Amino acid sequence: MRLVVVGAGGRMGQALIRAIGESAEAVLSGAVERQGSAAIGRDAGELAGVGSLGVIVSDDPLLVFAQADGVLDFTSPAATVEFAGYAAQAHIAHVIGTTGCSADDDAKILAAARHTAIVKSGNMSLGVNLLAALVEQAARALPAADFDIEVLEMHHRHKVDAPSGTALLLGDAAAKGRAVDLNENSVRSRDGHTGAREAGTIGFATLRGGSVVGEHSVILAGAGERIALGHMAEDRSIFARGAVRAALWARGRKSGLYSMRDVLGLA
Ligand SMILES: NC(=O)C1=CN([C@@H]2O[C@H](COP(=O)(O)OP(=O)(O)OC[C@H]3O[C@@H](n4cnc5c(N)ncnc54)[C@H](OP(=O)(O)O)[C@@H]3O)[C@@H](O)[C@H]2O)C=CC1
Ligand SMILES: O=C(O)C1=N[C@H](C(=O)O)C[C@H](O)C1
Repeated sequence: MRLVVVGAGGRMGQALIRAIGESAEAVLSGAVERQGSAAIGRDAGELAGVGSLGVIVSDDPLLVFAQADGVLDFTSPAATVEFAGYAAQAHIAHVIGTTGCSADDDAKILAAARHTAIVKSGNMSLGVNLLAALVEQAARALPAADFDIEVLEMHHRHKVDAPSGTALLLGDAAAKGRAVDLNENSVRSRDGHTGAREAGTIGFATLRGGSVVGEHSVILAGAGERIALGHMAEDRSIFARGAVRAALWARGRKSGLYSMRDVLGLA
């Protein structure tokens, strides 16, 4: 499968180029960065530290998408919405790892999914998606009146969105287990005289610092006991390998918006 990496010069872009190189079923056919980026014109393999691959980083996504079967996209919400339009036009699979998308961005991505297969997830690792299934099960089993759910996350100092996409994915899994809507039941931050905790809410706490790749815990706190479920990402290759797997799964699949749990059979 011929894959394009957009945001090729980024932390995940470089990890994706390496992961494609390690796959027996995928080949890097193109790499894209934004206009004016210092990466334009460089060899994508050199950029990712794996030696020359003969793929030159371009600022023309339409041209590059026309010669590919799929695109791996870990960029920014605005860029992802633009790439979703181009991937739909080219009828190629679009794997989206970008987090921090607004409801309006998500509506545009859903519209693009009428024309091609899109896999979008706040976390592409096997471990986190298994964790989400476990969180859903725990939230279903434990009464909301007795157990308070809190989602904690820590990431590196460069991360620009909060809570993380993974924290929201885990919150969503907890809400699904409780058969409630996350948006109507979440507390995204606390400060000052907040009053006592409201039963049934799902709380979020965000830490940022250093080089932490990604750490998440979901705590279900009852009277006299606590259950803690968690995941620690030690290397970005876990997300990159998941993204390549998602692209291979999406190839030739009917148009629609899919999740990583669909890809892994954990839905
Ligand atoms: N779902 C998952 O499993 C994971 C998701 N992520 C998410 O992926 C995203 C990227 O993370 P990370 O790699 O750390 O961030 P980086 O900032 O390192 O990389 C993003 C890259 O995208 C580039 N970019 C932005 N806009 C465009 C554009 N219009 N055209 C081409 N390239 C563009 C940036 O260029 P420039 O620097 O010039 O702006 C940059 O090189 C984040 O939303 C993050 O949360 C991260 C890890 C795992
Ligand atoms: O920005 C990151 O780095 C990560 N982003 C994703 C998120 O927002 O959850 C996934 C991973 O935790 C790393």
